[in-house]
Amino acid sequence: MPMETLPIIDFSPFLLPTSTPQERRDVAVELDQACRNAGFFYLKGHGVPRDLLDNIRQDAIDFFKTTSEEDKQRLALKSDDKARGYSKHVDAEKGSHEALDFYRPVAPTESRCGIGQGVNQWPAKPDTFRSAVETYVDRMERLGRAVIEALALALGVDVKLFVSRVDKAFWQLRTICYGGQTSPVSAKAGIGEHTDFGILTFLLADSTKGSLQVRSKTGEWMHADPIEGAFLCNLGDMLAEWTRGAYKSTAHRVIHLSNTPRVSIPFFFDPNWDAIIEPVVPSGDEETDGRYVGVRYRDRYIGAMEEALGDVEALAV
Ligand SMILES: N=C(N)NCCCC[C@H](N)C(=O)O
Ligand SMILES: O=C(O)CCC(=O)C(=O)O
Ligand SMILES: [Fe+2]
Repeated sequence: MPMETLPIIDFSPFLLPTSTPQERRDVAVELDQACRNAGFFYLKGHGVPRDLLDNIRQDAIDFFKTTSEEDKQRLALKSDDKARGYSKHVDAEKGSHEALDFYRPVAPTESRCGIGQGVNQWPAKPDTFRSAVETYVDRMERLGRAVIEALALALGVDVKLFVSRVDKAFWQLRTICYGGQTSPVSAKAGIGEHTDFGILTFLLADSTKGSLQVRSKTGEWMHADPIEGAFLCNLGDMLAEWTRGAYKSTAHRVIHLSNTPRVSIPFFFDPNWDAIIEPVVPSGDEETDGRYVGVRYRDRYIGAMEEALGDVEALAV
């Protein structure tokens, strides 16, 4: 592994009402540079109170540690929605993990295909889990919008345009557990190489080191270990689409070798369900022009989910 390190960005000057326009711009430029280069960065000074991070992390750890197989199966993904609830992903090659997923609730409408349509399934225990998730998500949505505003500033794009694509963000909060006793036996723990398909991912994880790896610009894998109190952020495909590839959606994977479980909690800040994401920056060269022609987020989401559901064991009806 190379000794390269990922940038650490202090976002607080962007959030403070007392900051000057220049101070805000400086943070925006720093973010812009990280998005063009590493495609991954640590975000500190994000304003999300420490107790919210601690609460959701502890509840997620407790859920995976104490919930019986039977109770997990009661929360299994429903066959229409296929998104909200408990799932076990078993892939002997890429790695296995279990997850409990929450999303922005969406009322069923006729124009909607089943995938992604439904309401969250809340575990009975820990009994603080639901409020921890709801409080956390509320703050994370605010943070997501603020980072989008900063990127709009750096890119010279109308802030209102960017914000209009995320003001009802189809967020996903995933709690994941790798390895440990609950892990599906005979399969290694992890998640295969992929890019995230949304806009921005804010990762909160336990203190386990050496499991998450990101692909650097030069193609080598490097560890992205947690920094306490900071989020590890990576860019999704929608941000690459918006910027015609100027911002990279960076590949990453998890190889979890320890017998002690690892719990991680990515918050996926994605566009509105119906948003069309079209390039907002001038075209660079003919080669990339053809690749970035605009996408409807929900089409990308449904396609990605159909692919991901291939390794899910036992879907509830
Ligand atoms: N919302 C976004 N961007 N999610 C990206 C990861 C989705 C993980 C996995 N395919 C799943 O089944 O949920
Ligand atoms: O668990 C992690 O650290 C990363 C998970 C991830 O990449 C994902 O769920 O998309
Ligand atoms: Fe990911």
